[in-house]
Amino acid sequence: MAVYTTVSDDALAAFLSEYDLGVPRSFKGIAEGVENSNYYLETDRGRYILTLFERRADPKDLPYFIDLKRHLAAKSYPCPAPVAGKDGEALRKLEGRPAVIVTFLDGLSPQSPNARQCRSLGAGLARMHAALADFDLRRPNSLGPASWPGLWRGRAETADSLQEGLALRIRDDLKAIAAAKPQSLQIPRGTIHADLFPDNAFFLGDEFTGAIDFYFACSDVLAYDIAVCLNSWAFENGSEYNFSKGAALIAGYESVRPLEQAERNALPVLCLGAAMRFFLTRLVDWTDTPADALVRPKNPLEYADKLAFHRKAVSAGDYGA
Ligand SMILES: Nc1ncnc2c1ncn2[C@@H]1O[C@H](COP(=O)(O)OP(=O)(O)OP(=O)(O)O)[C@@H](O)[C@H]1O
Ligand SMILES: N[C@@H](CCO)C(=O)O
Repeated sequence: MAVYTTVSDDALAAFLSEYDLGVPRSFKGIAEGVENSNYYLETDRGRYILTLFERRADPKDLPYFIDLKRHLAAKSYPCPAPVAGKDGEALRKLEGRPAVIVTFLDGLSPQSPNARQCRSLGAGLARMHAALADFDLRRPNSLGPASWPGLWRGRAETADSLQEGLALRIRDDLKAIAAAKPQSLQIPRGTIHADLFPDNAFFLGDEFTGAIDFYFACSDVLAYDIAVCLNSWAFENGSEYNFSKGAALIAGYESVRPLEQAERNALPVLCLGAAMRFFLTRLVDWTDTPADALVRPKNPLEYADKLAFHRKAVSAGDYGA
């Protein structure tokens, strides 16, 4: 995560007095990520992450994210566990923002994942879907297709300034996705992570050891999570699809839950949609990020290039399924 909100010494001391976490030893802003403000907190009792929720997080969704992580943790799925204060509440306010403390997860995020890691990640994703199968809270995907025209409005000029002719291609993609009606697909649905990028997954060697950052989790088609992962794990140098990595990721997923034929058929449009979601949020961040925030905006063109790959894909075979 980035740091948009600075936490003063007094505010931190007052906040920590609500918990039973011992004496603070270290408190540092984390520059990685782009969505929320995140701090590393170490006390004499353990290591934690303190998150302050920023612009894209709707406060009314926060109990959903906390319950979801508790549900996963109760099933021994490796993910950060929310830490309750002395009053039993995990969610409170800091510097005027909703804030939570979660446990620190050990492991390394791969900079350039290999095919073995892709396979292990695919299996870890399917296990997550299985562990969430009886999670009964629902949250619509706030960054699904219905949100994209709003994100795109007024951005055509910025898109063209990044790459000549890009605005026209994006308009055509939005029309093609709308015509395919991905929201109405009759394929398995459930609770999905929706943002399981390499920087949100931890490994020990080639073995997936856990996932973080559930703040886009929602109710949607399960295969959309595979599409998000193919986009973020199986490309190299931005736009080159690595077939072996994609095939390994899908095979890993299917080692836990085999895909239905209808899910395979839907992969190209789901991959196009997932690339559109990340292109659009990155395009918005490219121009709207506050100049004084400790954050490195991510490059929207990486996803414009991935859109070009998905436009040409005709079947799941193009992804290695
Ligand atoms: N529970 C945790 N345990 C260990 N490290 C963590 C944890 N939560 C966050 N981090 C560290 O903070 C970084 C940023 O966190 P995170 O990915 O949640 O931020 P974000 O702003 O939501 O990012 P994104 O751009 O992926 O949406 C991670 O890459 C990781 O290094
Ligand atoms: N994982 C996203 C950020 C969260 O929306 C990206 O890389 O664009």
